[in-house]
Amino acid sequence: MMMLEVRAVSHRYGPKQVLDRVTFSVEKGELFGIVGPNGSGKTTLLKLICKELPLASGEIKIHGQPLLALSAKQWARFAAVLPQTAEAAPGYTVRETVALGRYAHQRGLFPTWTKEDEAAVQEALRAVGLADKIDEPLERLSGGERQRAYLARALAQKPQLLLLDEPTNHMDVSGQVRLLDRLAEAARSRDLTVVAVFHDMNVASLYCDRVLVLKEGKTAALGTPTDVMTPALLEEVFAAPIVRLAHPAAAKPMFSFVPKGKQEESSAGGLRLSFLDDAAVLASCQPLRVLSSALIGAGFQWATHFVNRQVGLDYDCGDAEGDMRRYLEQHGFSPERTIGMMTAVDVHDAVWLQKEGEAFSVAIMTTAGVGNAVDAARAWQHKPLAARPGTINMVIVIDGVLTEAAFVQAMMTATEAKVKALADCSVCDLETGTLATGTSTDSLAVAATQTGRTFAYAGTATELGRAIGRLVYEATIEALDRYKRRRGRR
Ligand SMILES: Nc1ncnc2c1ncn2[C@@H]1O[C@H](COP(=O)(O)OP(=O)(O)OP(=O)(O)O)[C@@H](O)[C@H]1O
Repeated sequence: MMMLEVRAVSHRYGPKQVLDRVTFSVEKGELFGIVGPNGSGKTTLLKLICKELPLASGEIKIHGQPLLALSAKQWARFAAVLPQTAEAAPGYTVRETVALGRYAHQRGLFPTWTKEDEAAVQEALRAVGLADKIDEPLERLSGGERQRAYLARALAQKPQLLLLDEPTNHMDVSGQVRLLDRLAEAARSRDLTVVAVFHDMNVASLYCDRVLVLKEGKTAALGTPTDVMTPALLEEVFAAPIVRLAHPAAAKPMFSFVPKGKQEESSAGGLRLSFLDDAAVLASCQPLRVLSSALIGAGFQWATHFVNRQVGLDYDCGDAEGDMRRYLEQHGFSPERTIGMMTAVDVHDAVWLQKEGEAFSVAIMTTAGVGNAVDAARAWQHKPLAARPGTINMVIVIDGVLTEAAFVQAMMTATEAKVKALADCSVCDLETGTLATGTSTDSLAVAATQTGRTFAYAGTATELGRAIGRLVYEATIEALDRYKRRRGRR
C-alpha cells in the first residue's frame, strides 16, 4: 500500500494560484524529495499534507485513508512534521520539547508517562546527538541544535511518515550527514517513509530515492535523481547555469553552478617554463582544468603548476607519492593545485613546443627516458618488478574549453602519437625484444584553459586532435633524441 497519495492537488492564497494539479505517490520506505526554487509551492504542499492548510482541491491519502477523514490525533499517530522554521518556545527544556512528540500516543484525560514514552524520548535524543543537552532550555541552544531538538520531537512521535521542510537547515556537515544517514537507514529498513523538502540539490541527489521537481506550483519532473535531475531541466527550473558531475564514490549525480566572474579571456600565452636544479616547472597564470595520470593530482583537477621532478636512477619508489608531496611543499607548491610527476631523465632536456592555430593554441612539455621501456601488449611476460623511474612525462596545454569526452580523446590521441614516435625511433622492450609502447611509469596530463572556443572532441578526425598528435609526435622524437645524446656523452 502507498504511504502517501497526492492527486491533482491545487492551492490558492486568495487569487494567487501556488499549486496546480500536483500528483505523486510515495511508497512505504521511500525517501522522497521535493525540490524547486523559492516560492514554487514546496512548503505549501507539505502544509496541505500535514493538515496545516485546508485541502480545497484534489485528494490526499495517508496509508489509504483520506486526509479529511483523519482527526488531528489520528494523523499524528501516522505522521510527524518538522517545519521550516521552528521558534523556541520560551521556558521549555529539550526534554519537555521532545516529550511533546508523545502526545499522540497518550490516552485518557489524565495520561500517564509510560516506560515506552520515556524510551522513545531517549532514543530520539540519541539519534540526533542531543542526549547530553536534555535539561538545557531550548532558547539556549544554537540554531542547528534547536533544529535537532525539533527533529527529535518528530522522531519521538514514532511516525510511519515523516514530513520535513529543509531538515538540514542550520546544520553543520557532520550534523547533516548523521541526520540524513539515519533517515536513509530508517527508510531502508522500511520503518519510516520520509518526504522532505530540500534546497540543496546534492543532498537530494545523494539521499532521495525519487524527487518531485516543482516549478511555479506545477510538476516539472518526477523520478529518480539520476533520471530527472538533468542540467537542462534544472537550468530551466532554477534559471541558473547548472553543471552536473559524477560523484566520485556514489552512483549519483552532483551539481554545481558556474559563477559569473569566470575569466573570459583565453591565455595559453600565460604559460611559463622554468627550471629548478632538479625540476622543470610549468606555471600558468590562470587555473587550468587537468586530466592526468600523474603521481600528484591524478584524475580531474584544477591546477596552476606542473612540476616534473628529477630523481636518481636508484630512487626508492616505496612512498613516491608522500615524498613528492613533501617535495612540492618544501619548494612552495601547493599539492592541491599542482600536478607532480617524477623522472630519472635530466629535466633540463625537457622539450617545449607550441602551436598557434588560427583559433586555438596547443603547447607541450615532455621529457623522455626509455631505460624502462615496455611493450604494453607483452608486459604480462615481464617478471613482476617494483616501479622504476625511467619514464616519458608529458604535459599538454590547450587554450580552449574541453568537454570530458575531449579530455579523454586528447589522452588517447597523445598516447597513440607517443607510441608511433617510439616505434619510429625503434625503442624496444628489453625483456621481450619487441617494439615498446611506452615505459612502465609514464605520466600524461592534458590541461585546458576552459575559456574561449569549445572542443567537443579531440580524436584524430578533429583539428585539435591533429594538432595534439603532431606536437606529441614531434616533441617525443626530440625528447628521445636529447635523451640519447646525453647518454652518449656519458
Ligand atoms: N500565507 C500566505 N499567504 C499568501 N501567499 C503565501 C502564503 N504563504 C506562501 N505564500 C506564497 O505562495 C508561494 C509558495 O510559497 P511556499 O512557501 O509554498 O514556497 P516554497 O517553494 O516552499 O518556497 P521556499 O523555497 O522559499 O521555502 C509563494 O509565492 C509565497 O509568497
